[in-house]
Amino acid sequence: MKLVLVAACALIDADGRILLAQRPEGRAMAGLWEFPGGKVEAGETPEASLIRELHEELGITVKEACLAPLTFASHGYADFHLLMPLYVCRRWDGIVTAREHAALRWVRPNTLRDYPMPEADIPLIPHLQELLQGRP
Ligand SMILES: Nc1nc2c([nH]c(=O)n2[C@H]2C[C@H](O)[C@@H](COP(=O)(O)OP(=O)(O)OP(=O)(O)O)O2)c(=O)[nH]1
Repeated sequence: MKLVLVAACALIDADGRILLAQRPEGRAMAGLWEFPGGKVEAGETPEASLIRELHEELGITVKEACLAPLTFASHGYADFHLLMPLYVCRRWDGIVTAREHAALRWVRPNTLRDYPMPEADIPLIPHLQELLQGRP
């Protein structure tokens, strides 16, 4: 089984809402709501990968010191096993813009379950709710 390393980030705004991004048509898992991020390339650290992806996908600049690890997903899909560290980030420069996603949405932690997500992401939800609301 191929192991795929993906770094992902929950951006948190001043109101404690989380940024979800909708995967575009024509890609695997199209239409599902994900955390911005992507595959870690050879020779790249997860943090450098995330900083690159957040710039490419959202047009924002993030400092490594502003990326805090929260938890990770480890999930077996049919054709690969995903290992995905999830970082949180509350500070960035620039305006969040959908450069590669179909849509972006700032979502309250208690409504995260209303957005269809990749299977691997479901166990991450209570960690974000606990972080932001003090309960899962
Ligand atoms: N960015 C991100 N990817 C996720 C999440 N949950 C989840 O299962 N994934 C999966 C979807 C993809 O298989 C992989 C991320 O790959 P990617 O977005 O860089 O690349 P992709 O599959 O669209 O495109 P490709 O490079 O395979 O052509 O991780 C998530 O919350 N965020």
